[in-house]
Amino acid sequence: MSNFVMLDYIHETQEAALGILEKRAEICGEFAHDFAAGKYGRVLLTASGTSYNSCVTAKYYMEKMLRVPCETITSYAFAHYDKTFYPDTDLVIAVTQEGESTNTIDALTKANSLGIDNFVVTEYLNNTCTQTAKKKVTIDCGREFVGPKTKGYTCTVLTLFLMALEAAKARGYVDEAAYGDNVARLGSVLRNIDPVIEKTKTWFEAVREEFVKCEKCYVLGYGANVGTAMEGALKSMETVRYPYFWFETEEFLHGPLASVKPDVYTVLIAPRTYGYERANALFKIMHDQNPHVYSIGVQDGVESDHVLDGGFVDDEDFSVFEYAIPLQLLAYLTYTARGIDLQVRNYPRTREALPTKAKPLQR
Ligand SMILES: O=P(O)(O)OC[C@H]1O[C@](O)(CO)[C@@H](O)[C@@H]1O
Repeated sequence: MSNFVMLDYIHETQEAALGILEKRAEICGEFAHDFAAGKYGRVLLTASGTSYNSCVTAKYYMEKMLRVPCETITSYAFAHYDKTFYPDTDLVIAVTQEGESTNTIDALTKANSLGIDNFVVTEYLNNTCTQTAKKKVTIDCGREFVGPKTKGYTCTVLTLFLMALEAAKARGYVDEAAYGDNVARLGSVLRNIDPVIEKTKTWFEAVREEFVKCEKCYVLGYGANVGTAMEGALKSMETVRYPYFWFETEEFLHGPLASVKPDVYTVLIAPRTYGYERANALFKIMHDQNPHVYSIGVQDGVESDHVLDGGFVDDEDFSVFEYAIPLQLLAYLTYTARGIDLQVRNYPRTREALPTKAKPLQR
């Protein structure tokens, strides 16, 4: 397993995610019980890197289920920025796959010092964050021994969604029927991950030659898929090692659009849900004028190799679980096509000059 590459973990995602869905009551029980006690008026989601992007993706569904504001804040800002806290009614959820990110440890330490209730959402290991946090929820997907996390991202987002769903059930915000409907819809979307993987691989063959030349890219999405765009851009920055950046699609129209020179690639995340009509209009108008515009998701009225029809379920709440997959694969397939060796680090001395982990990766 330690020889696994990013692609192997992408392939493990569906099974791991369905396992988490199955065990949701056990995994999220303590959190649901505590939340149902009714004390919390705000949730603060704090994390770094991919774990932070998971929080951005999960926050809207969490707000819908928990009926309180769920704010995202990077671990460093939480630990050091002078924000207003409400220790009696705030709940901190720190998210960290490996549990050794120094800023997340600092954030939990600060939550403790302020007397704010906190949970850490992390993998199995007894890591520094589990030792610091008051309580823990496990990301029950096994380990991931590569830098660019994929399975862990999807399973972290899923764990956050299920914490919220289980808490909503315990609090009486969703009845049995609504709960069952959410679980069934989630199951349909998660069972579509493997088919999406295969469709994306086939699609990539058509765009491979173009993508290996990509050196600047914007990834755009709406709503919860802004988190997907952030994570998709991060995956390619970590692996392809060129600037990939993300925008909410509407914010992209407020200035960044002007910077789309002929060599800039644009990837739209376009589920047939929230924002679809605007994404469709934007794709059509840009595709006519720029050679490097792509869509993850069908585009009405357009027949083009640049459109990935992934056979998506397009569930209004759960599309984030399908649309992250093509972006993860795009990163993997592009960096391997370019022959990039991830073992050769850029700026290796920064690790020592600015440590970000309390302990090296435990195996
Ligand atoms: O989720 P964790 O373990 O806190 O890690 C945060 C980030 O740090 C890294 O391990 C490296 O910077 C990323 O892969 C990860 O997204």
